[in-house]
Amino acid sequence: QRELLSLSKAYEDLFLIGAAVNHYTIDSELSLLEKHFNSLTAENEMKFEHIQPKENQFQFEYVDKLVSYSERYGHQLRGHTLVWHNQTSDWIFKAPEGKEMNRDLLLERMKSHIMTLLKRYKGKFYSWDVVNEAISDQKGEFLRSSPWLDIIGEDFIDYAFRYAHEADPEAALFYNDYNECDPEKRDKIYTLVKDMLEKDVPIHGIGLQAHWNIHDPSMDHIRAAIEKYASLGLQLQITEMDVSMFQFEDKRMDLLKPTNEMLEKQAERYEQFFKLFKEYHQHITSVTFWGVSDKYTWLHDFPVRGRRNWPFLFDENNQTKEAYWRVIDQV
Ligand SMILES: Oc1ccccc1CN[C@@H]1C=C[C@@H](O)[C@H](O)[C@H]1O
Repeated sequence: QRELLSLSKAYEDLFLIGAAVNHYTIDSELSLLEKHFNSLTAENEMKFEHIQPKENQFQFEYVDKLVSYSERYGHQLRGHTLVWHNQTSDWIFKAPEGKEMNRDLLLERMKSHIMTLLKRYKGKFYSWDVVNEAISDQKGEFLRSSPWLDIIGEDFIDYAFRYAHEADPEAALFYNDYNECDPEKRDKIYTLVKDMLEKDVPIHGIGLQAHWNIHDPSMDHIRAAIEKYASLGLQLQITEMDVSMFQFEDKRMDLLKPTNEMLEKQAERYEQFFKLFKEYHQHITSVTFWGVSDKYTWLHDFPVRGRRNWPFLFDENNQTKEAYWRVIDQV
């Protein structure tokens, strides 16, 4: 039985190793979190609907808990996420009684949310996913339609970054998205960020969610995306990594545990991913998993509700999987 090495220690000269947590898993997974990770992200509890469920009613309890744990156990913190079309309170897009919703009112509400959250935790979050998933997956469509876009206009993105920078000038501000290695979407993300840089919008990095699987995306597409984003001279962070045992279109529900060939394939893919991250470590400043162990992952309900998945380096009993050893052996 080989000695269990710390992931974050093994990679400490390359980039931070992060995990997504919630107020429960930060306790239940504490031993793994303390040993293997030096960055934390709130999986859901810092999204708009959790922070400001009603206008001017803020909920900070779980953020305060995350901050106190991070200070006690030595984790840096990523903030996720300020402006997104999902998990956002409905009230923000509704006009007050008898009035029309308009651009200025929504900008004011966006500013209040960002200022309140970032000023309260000023200096405690090394990076923020300021805008999440604004680029469209549809051929020929640049920005995805959302109330943010429809009510404010295309510059809602610029405003979000400017408000965040004003609130916490120290934080590295990220644009975050998924399917980020698909050539068409990659080129749109690149164009969006390049245009922002040309307008002197304070953006410091691109977040690659990296919701990948054991079949795709190809290493060529991943390398090409890292190269293209890195050419903008910004930080890159892998922000939500998990490696699903199923391709997105595969809705099979018959498996109660992964097959041996799935586990071997997953180990191979993780080895290739971390070999590539290491090659580009001058550009990559953190790699965060969207969870800790196979016990809990959003993939148990997405895209197929109630279908188990096994995407991480640690299994449902917090034991190391072959993938863990192949990642550790990269350094
Ligand atoms: O992979 C996807 C496919 C379709 C929509 C969204 C996504 C990813 N969307 C992510 C996943 C889980 C959430 O907890 C994160 O906040 C979100 O950024």
